[in-house]
Amino acid sequence: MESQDLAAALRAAAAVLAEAGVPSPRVDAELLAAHLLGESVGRVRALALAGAPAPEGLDGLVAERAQRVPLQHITGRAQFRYLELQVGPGVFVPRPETEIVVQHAIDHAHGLARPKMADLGTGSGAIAGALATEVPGSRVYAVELSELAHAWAERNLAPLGVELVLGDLRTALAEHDGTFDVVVSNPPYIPAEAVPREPEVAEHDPQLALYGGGADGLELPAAAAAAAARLLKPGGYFIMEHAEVQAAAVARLLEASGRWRDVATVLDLTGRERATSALLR
Ligand SMILES: C[S@@+](CC[C@H](N)C(=O)[O-])C[C@H]1O[C@@H](n2cnc3c(N)ncnc32)[C@H](O)[C@@H]1O
Repeated sequence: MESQDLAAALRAAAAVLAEAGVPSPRVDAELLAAHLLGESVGRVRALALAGAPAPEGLDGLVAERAQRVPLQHITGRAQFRYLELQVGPGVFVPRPETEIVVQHAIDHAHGLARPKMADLGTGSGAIAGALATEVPGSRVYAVELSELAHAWAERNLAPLGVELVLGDLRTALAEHDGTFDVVVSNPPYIPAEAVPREPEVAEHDPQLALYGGGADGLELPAAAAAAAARLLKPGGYFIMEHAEVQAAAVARLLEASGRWRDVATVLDLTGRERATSALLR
């Protein structure tokens, strides 16, 4: 592939990736070339039109992606809102739907002076990093149980002034109980029997990040809600991501605890019920 020009190399790469079942083969080929060239995808398209040569090493990265290694593990980078996060084996790759969850937390926090905010199960640090950079004056705490994920979060969050804790969200930050304005969580929530279809998820996202526990996957979400009720001030705001099919169960869980008011299902950009918010009584 190195001897080809970029346009031909991209066509060949897209064909290899399509054959391997990669959902967006052309874009992934362009992103891999962009990674090697240190350019934007827009610039890669312009270079291809101008007859530029293919970058060395593209065929190797395409072969890796054809094995369904996540694109973000190959490039070592994931985009999340305004952040570029370092990611790789051992950490959950942040997803676009979580950006919407974060937007709701940011909207809520903007009316508050120096809001104190927590991210339970921070993974790469995506949510905590976005809160720290987008909410002026915020004081942000992040909790992660996995040592591997914690190491990635440390790299991403250290420059942003986030207080990162290695620990279990069930008990972490106990010395801060009753002091937070906002708690956000994207906990593991996949039911034990529901093995994800995409190899990128099933084989590369850590099990600890995926499976929520129990037949309905709601053990960790319930634990995150209980932790939020412990950490928040009265009137504090909680928002948690979950699967679409879990929306009614999560709302019931919060209502039944008697700790929450204004329980509301939150829609993603395609209208799916992908999060729930509430205020602590
Ligand atoms: C679905 S991932 C979300 C990661 C990140 N917040 C994001 O949105 O990209 C869930 C994260 O929770 C962590 N986790 C699982 N159980 C936990 C627990 N008991 N306490 C703290 N973190 C936990 C996992 O290791 C994983 O990093």
